[in-house]
Amino acid sequence: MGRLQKILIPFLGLVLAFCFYSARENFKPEMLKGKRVIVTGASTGIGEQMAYHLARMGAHVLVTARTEAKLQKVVERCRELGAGSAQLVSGTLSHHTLTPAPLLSGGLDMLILNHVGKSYFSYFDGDVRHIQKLLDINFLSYVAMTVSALPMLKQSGGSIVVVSSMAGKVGFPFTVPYSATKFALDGFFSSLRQEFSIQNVNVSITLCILSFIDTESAVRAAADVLQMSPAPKEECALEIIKGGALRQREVYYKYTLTKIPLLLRDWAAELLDYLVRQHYRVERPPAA
Ligand SMILES: NC(=O)C1=CN([C@@H]2O[C@H](COP(=O)(O)OP(=O)(O)OC[C@H]3O[C@@H](n4cnc5c(N)ncnc54)[C@H](OP(=O)(O)O)[C@@H]3O)[C@@H](O)[C@H]2O)C=CC1
Ligand SMILES: CC(C)CCC[C@@H](C)[C@H]1CC[C@H]2[C@@H]3C(=O)C=C4C[C@@H](O)CC[C@]4(C)[C@H]3CC[C@]12C
Repeated sequence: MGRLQKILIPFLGLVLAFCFYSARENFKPEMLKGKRVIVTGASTGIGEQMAYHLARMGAHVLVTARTEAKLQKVVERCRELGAGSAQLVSGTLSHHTLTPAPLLSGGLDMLILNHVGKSYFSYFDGDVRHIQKLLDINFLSYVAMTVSALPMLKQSGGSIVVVSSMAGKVGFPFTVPYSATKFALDGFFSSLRQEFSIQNVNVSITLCILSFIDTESAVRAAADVLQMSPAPKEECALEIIKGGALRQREVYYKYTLTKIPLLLRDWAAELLDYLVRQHYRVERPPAA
């Protein structure tokens, strides 16, 4: 091969890659206007902020969580912010859960699966029942809701947005039960996305890989131990909605604390493990 060709072929590749990425659609808030969206775990935290963004964009929102009083307030605020409509369904989510989409005038455009059950941020305590319970809330209910919403999402050419974590891609200390449930989501939804592609099912699946976010529950559990500042939940919520609307495969937030470390995961796993441990403030036993 001539020297010119050796330079030309990679150069053409770069130009094509640039064209492909820059031709991607940009996000516009109008994309959500009039869309029927369910947000689970929306009584507080990132879910609550997603409901407010969607309301400002003029979507029809249906929020779920266990605490009805908090959901009432979220619904009121959504109406003030300009939601097409705002409704709530309260109750605990498990493998029995059906998606309450018929409430949204018979259809559904986006299902945002975001809720998480309470866990602990500490060394694994050997409690197998807790893992079983957490899998039911954080994983099996996501599967059950997806299965029951699928006919409606196929009809609308809609989207499934799955809120996961860096702890669903990499093993971190103190998140053993939680991490197991988040890894399970990646396995299930990434396989399903492949099948949708083969079967020409026009339903997008967006998996969101989040770093430490400043929600009340996360800060309360981990701020004393983690040597890093949490990112703002409002911005995080908006990035998730944008990724879902643009039908992206994965969302990384914050980008520098997720995408970049993930580059190390397959090539220098031990280095990544070491760097992660440096962000933890833990009592170490004295050397023997
Ligand atoms: N905050 C962080 O640092 C990070 C968060 N994430 C992910 O982001 C998502 C949101 O996290 P965050 O906002 O911090 O969570 P929060 O703890 O603030 O909120 C959790 C929500 O889930 C609801 N919920 C809890 N248990 C149940 C249940 N059994 N059935 C139904 N709903 C339930 C809660 O309401 P109620 O108690 O009323 O039921 C609440 O609305 C999660 O998927 C989490 O894994 C990922 C990485 C980092
Ligand atoms: C490359 C690294 C520097 C990045 C490290 C990021 C680590 C430390 C981040 C990434 C995901 C984060 C956890 C998470 O997903 C959700 C929760 C639930 C909450 O109730 C308690 C806190 C907890 C466990 C977060 C703790 C901090 C984690 C492990």
